[in-house]
Amino acid sequence: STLKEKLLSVVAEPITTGKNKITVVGVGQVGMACAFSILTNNVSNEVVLIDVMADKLKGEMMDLQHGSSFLNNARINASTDYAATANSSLCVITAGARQREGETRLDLVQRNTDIFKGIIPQLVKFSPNAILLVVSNPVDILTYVAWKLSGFPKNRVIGSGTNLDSARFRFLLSQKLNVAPTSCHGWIIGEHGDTSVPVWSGVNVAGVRLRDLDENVGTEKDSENFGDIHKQVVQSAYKVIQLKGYTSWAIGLSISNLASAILRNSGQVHAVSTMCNGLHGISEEVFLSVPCVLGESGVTCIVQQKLTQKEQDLLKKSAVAMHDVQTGLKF
Ligand SMILES: NC(=O)c1ccc[n+]([C@@H]2O[C@H](COP(=O)([O-])OP(=O)(O)OC[C@H]3O[C@@H](n4cnc5c(N)ncnc54)[C@H](O)[C@@H]3O)[C@@H](O)[C@H]2O)c1
Ligand SMILES: O=C1N[C@](c2ccsc2)(c2cccc(Nc3ccc(F)cc3)n2)CC(O)=C1Sc1ccccc1Cl
Repeated sequence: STLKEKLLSVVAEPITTGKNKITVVGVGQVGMACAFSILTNNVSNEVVLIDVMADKLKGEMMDLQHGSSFLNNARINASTDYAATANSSLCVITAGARQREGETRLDLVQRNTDIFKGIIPQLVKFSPNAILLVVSNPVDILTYVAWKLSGFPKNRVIGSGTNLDSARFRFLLSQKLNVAPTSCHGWIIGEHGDTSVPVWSGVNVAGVRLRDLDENVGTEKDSENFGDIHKQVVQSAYKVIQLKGYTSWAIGLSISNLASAILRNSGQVHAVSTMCNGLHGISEEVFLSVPCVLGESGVTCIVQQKLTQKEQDLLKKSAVAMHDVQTGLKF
């Protein structure tokens, strides 16, 4: 008999029906920040990494595995074969091509759509009941692409959307007010990135709305220029790229927070990208961020915010622009 048989008497065969298995597709800067945050926040004890770059994939897997004893003995695996993703509860998609010099957004979207054609059907094949969480950009359009390619109901296909935008907004507001970011409440909705929409009417600390203290907050007439905070959300994204070439930690931590809300069936509300046709005057089949109640079935409810006409117009403008891109895509 082997040493192991001498050491261990078998009582029952181990079964892997873990309900918190997470697959991360794409082991680039964002994917690895997601995996690391998920593991260090104890969101999952079973993480599978997928990529097309076999050496990078194996290296990242080994490097994480070597830290297992500091990660609550989590099981970390990796493969270029999607069979390894079987029975995942959540699949985080960070795979994608980077925008090339002079490349138009539509070219990039088509390239990433082609990449998704090789990913989404494979994830669906091995985890037909999973939740898909899309991070790859342009995230709202690619969440729509993932929804179309997967055939999943809309509650199980979620985009990280303006979750990172909102987190940056709360951090910047906390700096201005000298109040902890978790106590600064503010929701950025709509299209992720340059054209996101800050809902100033809802910005509050302990339920005290800034607009109730000064009706000009967030407008051009505001002498204290709180509106600059949203501008800085966009500017800081470009600044981080200029300084370090990519973003990773904040998006990784925000994805880990979303994964925790979903897998713990928490009912937490997050600004994430969901199917918005029929909401706020939107009649296109587009994914935009609104406050969503998250649980193990994905998006369970959408909070019906009261939006100004200007805020609704901005959402509609994004919806039309994204719909135009979506109709030009070859699936
Ligand atoms: N939604 C957000 O808030 C947000 C924030 C930051 C970055 N992003 C986006 O996240 C994406 C990833 O960013 P990054 O910095 O990690 O890029 P990266 O280039 O470092 O990593 C991308 C990874 O995808 C892999 N990949 C490419 N094709 C693949 C395929 N067919 N199957 C599996 N893996 C594949 C590549 O091998 C690479 O490892 C980008 O689209 C970026 O714009 C989104
Ligand atoms: O923090 C980022 N970094 C990225 C990035 C990461 C690696 S290379 C570029 C970024 C930064 C700045 C612009 C930008 N634009 C973009 C638009 C469409 C795409 F398909 C891809 C990228 N993207 C990707 C991204 O989405 C973010 S959040 C972000 C971006 C712009 C405005 C506000 C926010 Cl909160």
